[in-house]
Amino acid sequence: MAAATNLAASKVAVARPVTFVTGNAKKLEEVRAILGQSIPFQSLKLDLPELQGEPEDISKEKARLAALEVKGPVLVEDTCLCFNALKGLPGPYIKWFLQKIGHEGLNNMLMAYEDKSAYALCAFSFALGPDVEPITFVGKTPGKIVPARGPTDFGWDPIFQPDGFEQTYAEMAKEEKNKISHRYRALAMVKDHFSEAGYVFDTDASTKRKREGEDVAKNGDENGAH
Ligand SMILES: O=c1[nH]cnc2c1ncn2[C@@H]1O[C@H](COP(=O)(O)OP(=O)(O)O)[C@@H](O)[C@H]1O
Ligand SMILES: [Mg+2]
Repeated sequence: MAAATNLAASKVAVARPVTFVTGNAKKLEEVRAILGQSIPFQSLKLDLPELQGEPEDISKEKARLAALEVKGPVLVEDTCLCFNALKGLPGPYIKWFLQKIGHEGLNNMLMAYEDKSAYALCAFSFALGPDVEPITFVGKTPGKIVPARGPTDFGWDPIFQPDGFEQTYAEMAKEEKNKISHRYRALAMVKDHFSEAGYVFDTDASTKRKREGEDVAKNGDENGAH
């Protein structure tokens, strides 16, 4: 199925709004805040299986699976927390490390090393449809691993202190985090790509919503992601 047709040199008509596929409500909240109305998207709550390997490849493969599922344009992301002393690990496996050993265990892993530096990495992949090769955008924010400080409602936020700040991600105001985060940096590239490609979301649904003065992105959780 062709999800897009070339209209003119720099215009690509996209048959439906982009579906952001994630099983993580906190990610969705940030993506929504960062994208605002720049890219019309809806969300779909689906936990996609993950390949093992490099972050870009994991993210690309997630996009392929998502596009097959959605049969249309999809956006997915995969997040890594990488310790420099451990040559980038836990990296894409941070979810399982966090689940099993928690904030304290992650700090303990670095006890053997003086170097507590780390970076947060977000790899977004966008695919126009199931037959189109996904494109990947990687954003990174450098920082260091510290004993947990701040609210514990989102992953490893309490133990990551970005460079140039005295606060952990968890202690920062959401708007502050969203100005410097790995996710923000990757999404800035996604936005650039969308404006350069000149995608035109030429759908009945989006036209109808625009007419009604609604925000497609804001109303994107009708597929069950909260
Ligand atoms: O910006 C963030 N701050 C803190 N924790 C995050 C952030 N983004 C993702 N995480 C956490 O890091 C891990 C990343 O794993 P992955 O990207 O596969 O998440 P998902 O499967 O929940 O979508 C998860 O435990 C997630 O909750
Ligand atoms: Mg992952």
